[in-house]
Amino acid sequence: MRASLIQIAVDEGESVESRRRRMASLVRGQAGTDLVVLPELWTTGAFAYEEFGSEAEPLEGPTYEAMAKAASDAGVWLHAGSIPERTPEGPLYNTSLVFSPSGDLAAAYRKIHRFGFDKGEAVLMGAGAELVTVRLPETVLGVATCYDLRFPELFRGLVDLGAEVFVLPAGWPERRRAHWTLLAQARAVENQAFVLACGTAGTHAGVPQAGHSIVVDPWGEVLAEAGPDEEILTVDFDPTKVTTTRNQFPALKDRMLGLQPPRRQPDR
Ligand SMILES: NC(=O)CCC(=O)C(=O)O
Repeated sequence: MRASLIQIAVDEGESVESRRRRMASLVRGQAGTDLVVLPELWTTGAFAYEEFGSEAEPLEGPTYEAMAKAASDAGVWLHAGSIPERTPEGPLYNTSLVFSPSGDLAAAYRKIHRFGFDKGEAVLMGAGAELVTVRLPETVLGVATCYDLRFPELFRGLVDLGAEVFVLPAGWPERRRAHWTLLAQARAVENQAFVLACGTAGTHAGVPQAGHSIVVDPWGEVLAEAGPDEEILTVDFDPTKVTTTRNQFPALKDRMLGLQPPRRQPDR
């Protein structure tokens, strides 16, 4: 399989509309690739909290329309990163969209772990509650977003649903780049799965972005890594390596489920 991760720069100097047009054209340029992956909240920037409300769009809004068309023009599976989704019920969600090569929506995933502790995304957006996988002809994708990378139980849940390739759009800051690389490799090794993690470049809301989109194989080896600037990272990988790795080193079979807390010791 060939995958391309489009690490776009999200800078305040460019309007959302211009970046949307530019992204559609970059996706159209990926014809011949099987799977294209975009970053988290690339219309606004993941840290541009003040833009979330004004730039939020319904699920089938302008980004959906532009990306559905770009996917079908290029004939690729497109993980279109995420949008700030406005819902009729009220809350915003950080929602990822996955399109098939015919431009149909194959899946939508609302980010489960919101970043910011008691501010930012954590208070402005609602939390998703459903794990999402997408069946491709060659493999099964497991979908997660940025801060989710820090929560291994989510990825185990995706493995239990059959995921072999984790696709993770992100807007990860330069300040914690070491965690990004380490956690991407950890999720790959512990789950014996591929990790395709696509971040942003540039600086928005005063937060320099890490870039360094990365593809890791089920043995934890880095197959490709971008630099800090805008870049399209293209990689060829063999999804059957997941089954081979899981058969040759069957650590997932040794999972001990349902561990109990320690029994209380009697007071002496
Ligand atoms: N957009 C995010 O989820 C940022 C996550 C992050 O900065 C971190 O986990 O560190």
